Amino acid sequence: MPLALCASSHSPLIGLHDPAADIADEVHAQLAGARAFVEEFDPELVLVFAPDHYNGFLYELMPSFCVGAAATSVGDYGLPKGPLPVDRDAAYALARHALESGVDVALSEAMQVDHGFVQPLLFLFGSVEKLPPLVPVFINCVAEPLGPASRARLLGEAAGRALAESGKRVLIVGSGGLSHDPPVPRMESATPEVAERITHGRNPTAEQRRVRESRTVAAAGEFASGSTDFHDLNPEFDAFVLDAFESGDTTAFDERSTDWFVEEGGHSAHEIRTWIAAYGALSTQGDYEMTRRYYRPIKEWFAGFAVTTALPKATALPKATALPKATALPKATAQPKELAAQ
Ligand SMILES: O=C(O)CCC(=O)/C=C/C=C(\O)C(=O)O
Ligand SMILES: [Fe+2]
Repeated sequence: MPLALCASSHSPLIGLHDPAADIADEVHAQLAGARAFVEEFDPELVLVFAPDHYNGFLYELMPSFCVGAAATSVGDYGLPKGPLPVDRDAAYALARHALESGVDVALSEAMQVDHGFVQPLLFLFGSVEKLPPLVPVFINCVAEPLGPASRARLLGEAAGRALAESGKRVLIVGSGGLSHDPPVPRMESATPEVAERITHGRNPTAEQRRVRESRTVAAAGEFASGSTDFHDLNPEFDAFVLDAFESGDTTAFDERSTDWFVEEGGHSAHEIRTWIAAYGALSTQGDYEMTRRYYRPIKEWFAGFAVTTALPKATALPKATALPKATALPKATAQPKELAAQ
């Protein structure tokens, strides 16, 4: 079965709180390169592993993993709002296979997703209208307690095996990471108001969303100006993570505790679980080759920002080189606000 992978960081601050233009251009050129890779592969199905940030999954009922048989973007941080094109049969097949493999995924017929899913898809496909059929798979990366990271690998491997049966060209997307610690609330330290929001606060008003999002932008400003109230980015840790994926060692995190991720990379480093699942899925088809590896710590985006692509070794193309800046994509905030009817 033809498979290809793109794993990338996301940041809701892209386009809202940018670093110097040459740095932002460099990242957009890398994302444009990943998009060219995807265009050449021409996927018939896209498997997306992504987290949520208390928009679609709240403490009212928090699964470790959830497969979406239907999904809607909540439209946070200026991204498009509305239904996404989900391949329902493929989603059920994946859920069945995962459950039979002993991975207890939840299933949703009405999954709400946020920038964690939508932003990388827009970078890779340009607009919601151009998205191929998707299978969105949520991985809890923020709401403690979290299970061991090895479970994300097992989930990814089950998904990879399930999609092997589809016979389609499948793009695997991992969205998140690497070291970063933006102000995503934690139940342990939440005020009663925040605890209520992360338990029952689905579908905030436009004004509530604006207040939340402007707080994130303000916090990024403080972090970039040198505030030490946040866990710093950790390029050495991020290099270790990227080396593991590049070497094909998808089990590298099996013995690492959840505390290790936080100590090394901050709370949102748990988003690396989406990469573990994505590379785990790819690894089911044999050895792979990382064909693109880009990394830069960017405080304005609260992110150790990375973009990678990979192919099974049998189909690997020559390594990608950086594309000229002129090929950079429009920024995420330039996307239309409402989606066309699906
Ligand atoms: O409620 C909010 O908006 C909290 C802030 C938030 O969700 C930040 C998210 C940041 C990322 O997704 C990231 O850097 O990975
Ligand atoms: Fe995130």
